[in-house]
Amino acid sequence: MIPNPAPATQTVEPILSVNNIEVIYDHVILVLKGVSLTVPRGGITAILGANGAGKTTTLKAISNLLHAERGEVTKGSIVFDGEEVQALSSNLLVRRGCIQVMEGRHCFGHLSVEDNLMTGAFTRKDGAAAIKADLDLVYDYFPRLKVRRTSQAGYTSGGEQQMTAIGRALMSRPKMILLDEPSMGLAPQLVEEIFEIVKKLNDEQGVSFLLAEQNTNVALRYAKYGYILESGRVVLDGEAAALRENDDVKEFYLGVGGEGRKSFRDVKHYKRRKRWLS
Ligand SMILES: Nc1ncnc2c1ncn2[C@@H]1O[C@H](COP(=O)(O)OP(=O)(O)OP(=O)(O)O)[C@@H](O)[C@H]1O
Repeated sequence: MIPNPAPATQTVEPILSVNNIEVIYDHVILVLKGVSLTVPRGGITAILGANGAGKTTTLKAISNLLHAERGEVTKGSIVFDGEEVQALSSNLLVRRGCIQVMEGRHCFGHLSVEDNLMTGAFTRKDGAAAIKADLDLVYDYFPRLKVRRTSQAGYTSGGEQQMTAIGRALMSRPKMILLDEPSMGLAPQLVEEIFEIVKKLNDEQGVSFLLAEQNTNVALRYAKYGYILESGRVVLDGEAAALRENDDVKEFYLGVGGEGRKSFRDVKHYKRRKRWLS
């Protein structure tokens, strides 16, 4: 089974700390300008921010997936489970227990749902019985996937593909999942369904999550702590409950408050005139 450490509320020992990292693409484009964050063991932490703020870049820096895009971490350090991991390949990082679910799911469309899930176990050496037990566990959490297990993944719905991508990550027995925009393109009810499963996995299996989301509302209801990124910098961080009540967060990211500027469109309009936290 997937490791099951103590619940989040009982420990705050970080499973992940990102310390003042800088990321540069193509040797010249400075995208992350000193980002620091921590994820407590057994916690759910959110990275929030608008399009292009640097959320995906942060996740890819952690999971060492930047090289494929001519990006590199040029400063700072990343410590996962007590070990500096910048020099580890993403493959080795998966073996250490940290895996990323990429934005857009990236299922193998021509493979069945079950074969997709099985590809998540490719780093494992603990035998077929243990892998089968975890496959059953994934089906317990995602009953829809059991029903659809022989379907070609490319013909399943967006929500089912997101579930397949998370299930595939679970098959590597992770201690931590980096989840990039799980809500993207999904109907609100499905978004809730997926976040409920994330919460259950966190509560029952002790999997820690770092999730990048533009959907601030849903992310701050499920995460315990949040970091708000703008232009490659953390501009605000705090307990999720406090962020939900923060006037600037309400105004810019939740689309409420601020002298009658109620719609997201109005907030965006207003944002052009007022510099965020200047
Ligand atoms: N391979 C790349 N080469 C050059 N610039 C890049 C590359 N990938 C991302 N960027 C730039 O880095 C910045 C941060 O992008 P990133 O994808 O991390 O943001 P994001 O917050 O995840 O946004 P989104 O929600 O749209 O995915 C953007 O300005 C983007 O144009």
